[in-house]
Amino acid sequence: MSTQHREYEQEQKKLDDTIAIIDSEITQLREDIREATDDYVKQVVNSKKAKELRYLEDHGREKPYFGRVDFLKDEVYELDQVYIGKRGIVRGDTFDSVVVDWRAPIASLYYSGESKEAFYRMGRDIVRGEVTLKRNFAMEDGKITGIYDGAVKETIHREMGDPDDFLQEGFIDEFLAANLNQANDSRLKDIVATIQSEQNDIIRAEKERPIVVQGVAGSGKTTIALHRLSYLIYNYQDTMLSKKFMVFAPNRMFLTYISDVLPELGVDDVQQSTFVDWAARLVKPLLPKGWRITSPDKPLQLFFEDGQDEREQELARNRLRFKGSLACRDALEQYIRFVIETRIPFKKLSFQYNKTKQVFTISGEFIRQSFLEQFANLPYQRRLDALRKHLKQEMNKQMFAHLRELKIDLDKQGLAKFEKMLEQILETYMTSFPQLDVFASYKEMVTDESLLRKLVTAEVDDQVLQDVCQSSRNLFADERLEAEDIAPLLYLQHIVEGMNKAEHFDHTVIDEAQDLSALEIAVVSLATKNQSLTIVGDIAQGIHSYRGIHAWEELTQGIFQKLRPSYYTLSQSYRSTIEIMKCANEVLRQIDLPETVLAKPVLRHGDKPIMVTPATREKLWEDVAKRVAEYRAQGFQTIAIVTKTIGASKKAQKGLQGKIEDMTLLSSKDNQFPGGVTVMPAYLTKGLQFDVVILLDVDQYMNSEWDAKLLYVAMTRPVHRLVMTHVEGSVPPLLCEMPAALYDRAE
Ligand SMILES: Nc1ncnc2c1ncn2[C@@H]1O[C@H](COP(=O)(O)OP(=O)(O)OP(=O)(O)O)[C@@H](O)[C@H]1O
Repeated sequence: MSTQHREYEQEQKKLDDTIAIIDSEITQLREDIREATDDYVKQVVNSKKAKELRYLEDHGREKPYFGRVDFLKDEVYELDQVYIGKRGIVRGDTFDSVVVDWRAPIASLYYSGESKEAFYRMGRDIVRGEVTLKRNFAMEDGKITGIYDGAVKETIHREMGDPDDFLQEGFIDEFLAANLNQANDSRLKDIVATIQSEQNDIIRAEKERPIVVQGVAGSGKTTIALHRLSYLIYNYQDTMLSKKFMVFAPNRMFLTYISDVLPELGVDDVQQSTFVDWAARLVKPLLPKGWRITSPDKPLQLFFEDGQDEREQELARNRLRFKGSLACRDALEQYIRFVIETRIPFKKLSFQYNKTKQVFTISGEFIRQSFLEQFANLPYQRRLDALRKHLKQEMNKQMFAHLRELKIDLDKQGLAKFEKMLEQILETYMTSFPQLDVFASYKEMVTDESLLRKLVTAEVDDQVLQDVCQSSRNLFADERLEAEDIAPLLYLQHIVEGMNKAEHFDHTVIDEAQDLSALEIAVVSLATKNQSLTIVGDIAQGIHSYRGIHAWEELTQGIFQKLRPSYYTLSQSYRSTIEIMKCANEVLRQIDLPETVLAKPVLRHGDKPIMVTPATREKLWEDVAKRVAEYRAQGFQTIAIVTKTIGASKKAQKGLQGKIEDMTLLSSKDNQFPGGVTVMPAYLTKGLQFDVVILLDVDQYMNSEWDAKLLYVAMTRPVHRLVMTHVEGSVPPLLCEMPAALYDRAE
């Protein structure tokens, strides 16, 4: 690395030349867009040019590219020297490509890291060859400040043991290490210069297949899902619209946190929502007047706050789990079958042609078969329409055969009369088919125990179904629904009426997918064209015992049976230091989870986490305030004080009042992440990251799977420093087996 690099002179010259080209492009673009015009086409072209100009002025000139890859093509032995940047730069006069966009097909060579047998796809073709050089640049004000020739491939892909061996063996990607060490604010940002090979596979995965990513805390799941959107829109702008992309995330605060990075990636107009906000909008037209949906936070209070009634918890757990399960989805399908079998008489259809007294009949069996087999794939209501059309055709067929036989020609008036008669007969006949109201049907299913028992497979306990019906009846008596009712209602709408295709997404990202129920994910998949979904999450961070995915097979086998999803795992963690991740992993070791979910920290060392155990609560507040002041003085910008519950957060805010200035208490109602010093419950820290995390009362996390996961989430949020605290006297159940060497005890 460094400016002493043997090719420093050539590379600096290349950079000077590139900047000169950019300067002349900037002059040209400014001239082009100076003149106002009424012509619509010119306006469109100008707005494109204005965007280009803005990029060149704001970023392109300062850092036109970050990498170079040399590719020796097989057979022709031509050497392509490709410079890669955040955006492509093309000379306006010759249309020569000066810098290649990171999303372009050839740029994949830079990321894939293969050296001898490299290739990239150009449409349907594959271009093969050898990557002879992968080079990264650090730049400042038009000067190269560092050149790093990459350890192609070995960087992260290699099976590795202790990160320190890795560092010593010299297999590190120096450029990545330098980038991670520089990270001095914890905003989410683009990582186009340092995307790793296994992340690149996900970003560039096939577009019309669901992908499921199990990635450890800090492995870049959120980041790469957003980069994938940017990649898709760049490569498929003819068939996909970024306005029709959707990102689902766990809370509104998280959404504002990710929206920072969207403009950098050129996808600022994607839709973003929590599942509940989006789905509630769709479900509202199905509800009777006056019915309300209770706050999605209610279960959070019931399960996370102290002093809750245990029977209430059990009832809610059984009910909510069931309503999010694939067993519930199957019961909804079964419900329609049940209605068809028990509530439709499939009577024969007879009518008489008065002129000839001929009686025509369509048998009940014919009607049953058409309904059950021919139109089986249609939603119930559309089946009714299709059946009606079909019966009319059949009646016409019989009638006209009869008229032909008797050589009777109907005149215009006769035809109209006949048509009217058919319509009347059909109108009456179709009344024997029940009209299904989605809401009434759902209500019937989840409140009538004996019906529900018939619809649900034997694996689900009677007790669970009893709890579902009893507690649903109580809830519905107040004309209330809960957030977990929405997915089954939308699913039922899909099988009764069909979903509105205009609402469908071109691509959907589900972040923190382990916290959605399987049925919620099934509903999202129904609303996404061609099952083009990126589903990312971490089983180790599934903190909701009453819902959520417990194993990815629930999706891969339970929802996407026809088109198997591609499944990826990411085990390298980039956010926190090696010291912090070692501690966090110890918490996970307490519970039985698959090997894939243990994180391997990457490359960056820092201070050991600190355990603070003051003698009294007052001393604890003083200690925390002192540390916050010190961290602020050291330049750390985001400091989170994290408690187990919202109740504890409120107490902490009181205790720290007057001791820490500009501190914000956050609850799930907050839409914005204010930065600075914040106090919040652990479940709200999901997906976020902070420079420093101070955990209050780590002795409150009990030895259970859910508490361990919650503590793990909180411990994996800091980029730089982790402090664990509790008042002296008790032993934190989840930390008592942690080797003392992994953390420092404060005086
Ligand atoms: N290839 C990379 N190069 C540089 N930084 C990276 C890379 N991959 C991830 N990061 C950084 O790691 C941090 C964590 O990323 P991100 O929040 O996307 O991870 P996550 O898997 O969604 O985490 P979690 O599940 O813990 O919320 C971010 O600061 C991100 O910029």
